[in-house]
Amino acid sequence: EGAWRPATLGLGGNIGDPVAAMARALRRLDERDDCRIVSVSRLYRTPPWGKTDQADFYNACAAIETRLAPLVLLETCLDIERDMKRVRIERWGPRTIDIDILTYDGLAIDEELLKVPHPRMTERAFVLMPLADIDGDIRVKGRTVSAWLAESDRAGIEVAN
Ligand SMILES: Nc1nc2nc(S)n(CCO)c2c(=O)[nH]1
Repeated sequence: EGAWRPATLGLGGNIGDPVAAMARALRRLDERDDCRIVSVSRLYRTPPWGKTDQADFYNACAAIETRLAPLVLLETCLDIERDMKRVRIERWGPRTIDIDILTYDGLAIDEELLKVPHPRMTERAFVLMPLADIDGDIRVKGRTVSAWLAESDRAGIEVAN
């Protein structure tokens, strides 16, 4: 019966029906008694980052509250990805659903399996745009999400819903 702690998640996918997959993933989290969705960003269509020879992604962010410890939240998200037939073929390759833990209760976590804040979130407009919908004042590495967004490359990112 741990305390409720705030976290933010990044969701994305670019094969199958990523929008339906994201909605199902959020519902799977919300129906648990140890997680609840506080808010969800707008949906964005975003050019692929990293490996660019693949389909555009859909991305969103969610603010949650959870009683799960960070590594347990990670395992829970991975279980949901697996249940949704997330096939992890190649690193940064196409995927039906990706759930990344972006922040967790303002903590800095540097575990083998989990690094929080997400190490690449400050370079990724596909994370910063939806996260700013939720709360642009979240501080990551000493700067607000809004400040990181202002200097990120937002080319090609558009609201999809
Ligand atoms: N636009 C975009 N590019 C991406 N490259 C990778 S890897 N990913 C997966 C992020 O964990 C994405 C993504 O979600 N959106």
